[in-house]
Amino acid sequence: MYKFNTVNLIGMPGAGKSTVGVILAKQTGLRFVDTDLDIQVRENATLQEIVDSEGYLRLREIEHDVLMELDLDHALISTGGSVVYSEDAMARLAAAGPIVYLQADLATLEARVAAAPPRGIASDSDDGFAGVYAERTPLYERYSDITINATAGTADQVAAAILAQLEQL
Ligand SMILES: Nc1ncnc2c1ncn2[C@@H]1O[C@H](COP(=O)(O)OP(=O)(O)O)[C@@H](O)[C@H]1O
Ligand SMILES: O=C(O)C1=C[C@@H](OP(=O)(O)O)[C@@H](O)[C@H](O)C1
Ligand SMILES: [Mg+2]
Repeated sequence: MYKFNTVNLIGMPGAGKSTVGVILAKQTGLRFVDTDLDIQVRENATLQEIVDSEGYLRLREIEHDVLMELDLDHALISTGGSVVYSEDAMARLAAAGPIVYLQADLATLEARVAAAPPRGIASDSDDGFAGVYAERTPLYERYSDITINATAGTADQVAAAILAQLEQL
């Protein structure tokens, strides 16, 4: 049995929350939950389709609702990057277990997101992805119990660094 019943990953799109989350779930025995996938199943639409048809603010509302109802027991939670806009959702996650911030530099995040299939970003910053990064960085910092460098290293190495830091808590 792993020392935490719930572990939460937060950070910008492209930080590796989903990729690293699966690795961590395998290594801890926790149940893997990707809230983006729960949103898609619940809405019977992809995130991109939700943003295109209903707008990014609606996606944030749906994300909030999913987070407030989510079974957090025995779970490794990979959140979507916009979860930090919901104070209630963050309070609920924080009460369940440590919040791990996967921090990466802007250039790395942009390159990863550009290389992956399109995902709707739940923001409308005039300054594009850099504006979203600037707007959210203080939120990720505010809510995190530990911060992990997710720029350098493979996903396996990032997962190992997270486990090592969690042992220190
Ligand atoms: N440590 C890493 N090194 C290199 N590429 C990575 C790393 N972590 C994730 N990626 C890649 O970056 C992209 C975004 O990863 P993903 O796990 O979807 O991030 P998030 O869920 O935080 O948006 C994917 O193509 C993934 O393979
Ligand atoms: O940060 C965002 O605004 C979003 C990030 C996505 O998840 P990832 O952070 O897993 O890419 C997904 O929730 C949605 O497309 C909105
Ligand atoms: Mg993800």
